[in-house]
Amino acid sequence: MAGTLVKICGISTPQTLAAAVQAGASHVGFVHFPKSPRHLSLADAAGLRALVPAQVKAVLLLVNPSPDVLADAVREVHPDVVQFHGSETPDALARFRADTGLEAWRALAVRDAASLADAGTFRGAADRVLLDAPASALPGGNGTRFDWSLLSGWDAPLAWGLAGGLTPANVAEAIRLTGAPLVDTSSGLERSPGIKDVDKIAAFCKATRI
Ligand SMILES: O=C(O)c1ccccc1NCC(=O)[C@H](O)[C@H](O)COP(=O)(O)O
Repeated sequence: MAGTLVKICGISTPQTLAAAVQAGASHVGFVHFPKSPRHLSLADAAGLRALVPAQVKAVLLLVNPSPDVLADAVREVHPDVVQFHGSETPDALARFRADTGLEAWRALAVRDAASLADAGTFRGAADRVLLDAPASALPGGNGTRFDWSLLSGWDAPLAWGLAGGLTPANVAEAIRLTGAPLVDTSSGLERSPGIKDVDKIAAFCKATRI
């Protein structure tokens, strides 16, 4: 669909960041979660963030951060968006937005139709919900997809994005089937754990332009 926003998550090098920008990504994501193969220290995330041009939004991904980690992360990295990928509450997100003026996104694991009802609890608290496959080895970035047909007829209560197992080969179908206004991908564009492939980044962004 024309104008689909594209987030490339788990960027870890200047080269892959440049590839995402060149390919037209609207958002690039940096993961600060030590158990992830895509983990960046705050200093490394800040270094990459400094290379993000103004037309692209920098998303910092955190999982149930303590107040200290959250404050340090915002101060050091200066993200445009913080993506909360744990069990953070609507109240916590609303407080974060009020305190920082930054966008707050919340990942939601979609298991069944009932999972989608949770999205409504973030209306007015989050700027966007990211519908993702349920956690397995990691809270996200597992390369697995959920049943997209669950979104058929779904009346989204706030801005949203589709994540989980998206690749250059399936993203066009995903957009057609779900009408997602934003697609987010990570492991499907890697050539080895934690390292993205510049050709796959380009192919993914191209495939979203349907
Ligand atoms: O990517 C990670 O390593 C990660 C670790 C902990 C929490 C979330 C994580 N990623 C979240 C993302 O935004 C991913 O892009 C999203 O889950 C989709 O991942 P994938 O299925 O690999 O495309």
